[in-house]
Amino acid sequence: MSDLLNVAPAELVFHVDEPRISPDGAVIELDYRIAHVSTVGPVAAFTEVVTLPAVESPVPVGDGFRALARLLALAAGTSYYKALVPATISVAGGLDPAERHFLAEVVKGGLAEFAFRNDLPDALFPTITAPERPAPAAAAVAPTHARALVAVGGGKDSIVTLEAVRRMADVELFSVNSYEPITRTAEASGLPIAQASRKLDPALFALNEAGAHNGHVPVTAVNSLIACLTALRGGQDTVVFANEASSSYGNLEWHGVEVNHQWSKGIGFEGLLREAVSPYGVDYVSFLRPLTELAIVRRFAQLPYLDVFTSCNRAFHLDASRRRNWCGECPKCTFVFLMLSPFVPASQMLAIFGKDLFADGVDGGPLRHLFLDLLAIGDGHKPFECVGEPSECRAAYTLLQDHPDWSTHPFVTDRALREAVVTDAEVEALFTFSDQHFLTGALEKAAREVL
Ligand SMILES: CC(=O)N[C@H]1[C@@H](OP(=O)(O)OP(=O)(O)OC[C@H]2O[C@@H](n3ccc(=O)[nH]c3=O)[C@H](O)[C@@H]2O)O[C@H](CO)[C@@H](O)[C@@H]1O[C@H](C)C(=O)N[C@@H](C)C(=O)N[C@@H](CCC(=O)O)C(=O)O
Ligand SMILES: Nc1ncnc2c1ncn2[C@@H]1O[C@H](COP(=O)(O)OP(=O)(O)OP(=O)(O)O)[C@@H](O)[C@H]1O
Repeated sequence: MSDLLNVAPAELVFHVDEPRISPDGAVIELDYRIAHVSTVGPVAAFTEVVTLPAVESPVPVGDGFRALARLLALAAGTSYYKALVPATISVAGGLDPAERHFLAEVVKGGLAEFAFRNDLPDALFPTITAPERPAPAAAAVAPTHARALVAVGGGKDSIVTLEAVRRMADVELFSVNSYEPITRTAEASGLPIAQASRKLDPALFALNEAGAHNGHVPVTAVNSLIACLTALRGGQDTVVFANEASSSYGNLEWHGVEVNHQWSKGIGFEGLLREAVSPYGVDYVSFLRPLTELAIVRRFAQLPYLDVFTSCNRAFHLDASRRRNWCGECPKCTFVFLMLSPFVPASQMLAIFGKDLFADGVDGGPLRHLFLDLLAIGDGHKPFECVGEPSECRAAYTLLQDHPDWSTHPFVTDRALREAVVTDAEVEALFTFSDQHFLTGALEKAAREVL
């Protein structure tokens, strides 16, 4: 295995094979091979297995389902491609123009953080070889939005979304794999949940152990496509995600590429996927797109899920023994503590997090550097996590200045952080509805009501 790691990327080809779909569409096997350019046999082979939730009367597998499975194969392939970053990606089954564009963008945008951290700029621009496939015809039927599949991640964003969308549509929740915060959310909502499963090939973990390249992948792209396949099979025409405005903004620029940890949550990816799946009658949309994190958390604080949710990503490791509810030390915990504090009583904040994270944010405290990066003080950059913009963090910090529970806290009165305090008008500007979104009709009306 470790010999493989010494082969130059230019001598390797990453093959994406045609997905194998069970006759009823319930199981999709995604096959990948890495081969030497000059030999026929693979030097490594992987199969990822996706099992869709059971449905009483599944829609028979057709061209649309097969096309979405091909898109899924392209997005999920990033997990295996990243291990050895072959210079060529080959899709023998062919690509239509939209699929070719999708693949190039998913590699460039979805692996930008990985490439930056591993200093592998060439990994973002592989040569793509694939015969041309004809483009599909556009869908004849407009989506009704009457039956929506709403993705749940166990955090605040999907909770705000499911509570709003259930008022205007027949909602079924959806998750990829099962995690405690997701199950708790579904139980608290009383809504049914459809759970798919995704099993990565263990050969990838062996490669990781041997020292292969590793890093972030566009996991929301993968989850979104599994949701679209689930909707198509279940006869739902609307897939709702909960990606907010700030996820479209990157962490930094590098080699002419914007590096964004949340790339597949951004509006660019949303547009790309909408275009790719709409010909098959699926409307994929992000409900929180026009809203800031600040507006979302203000709404979230009014909902009865404070003892249910978890936003800390350490609750979502594949290996269950590594999971923790709120770790209290990562950028996401730091960010959520800052954003929620203006809207939730201090005693409840301490009960949720098990400690006062602002106490760790004072000068010399273990979270000081994270707070500084979030507030854009100093020369750091936005952390590589699902966190909001400095303007949102500064507005939350400003709201604490007059907050009865926090105004005398040393973190809030810290003179070195004064530059983070903004004007009332700047805070107010974050409670407006942006025009950057793909929502229409009743979905747009429901999103406006979140404010
Ligand atoms: C839970 C977590 O944060 N994982 C990130 C972490 O991975 P780690 O190795 O610590 O643990 P596992 O997630 O269990 O993964 C084990 C290895 O498996 C490979 N892998 C996993 C999932 C996958 O889809 N593809 C894979 O190849 C990989 O080799 C893992 O090492 O660090 C990784 C970076 O080194 C991250 O890529 C892991 O992130 C997961 C893919 C993940 O699910 N993360 C979400 C919680 C997450 O970050 N969501 C974003 C959404 C952004 C987006 O563009 O989609 C967010 O909240 O901002
Ligand atoms: N395992 C999963 N299965 C399906 N969808 C998921 C899963 N994890 C996250 N998502 C979805 O991906 C999107 C981005 O996830 P994200 O973690 O930002 O949202 P969240 O968990 O609702 O909120 P928070 O920001 O508090 O973590 C959301 O729409 C969420 O529902």
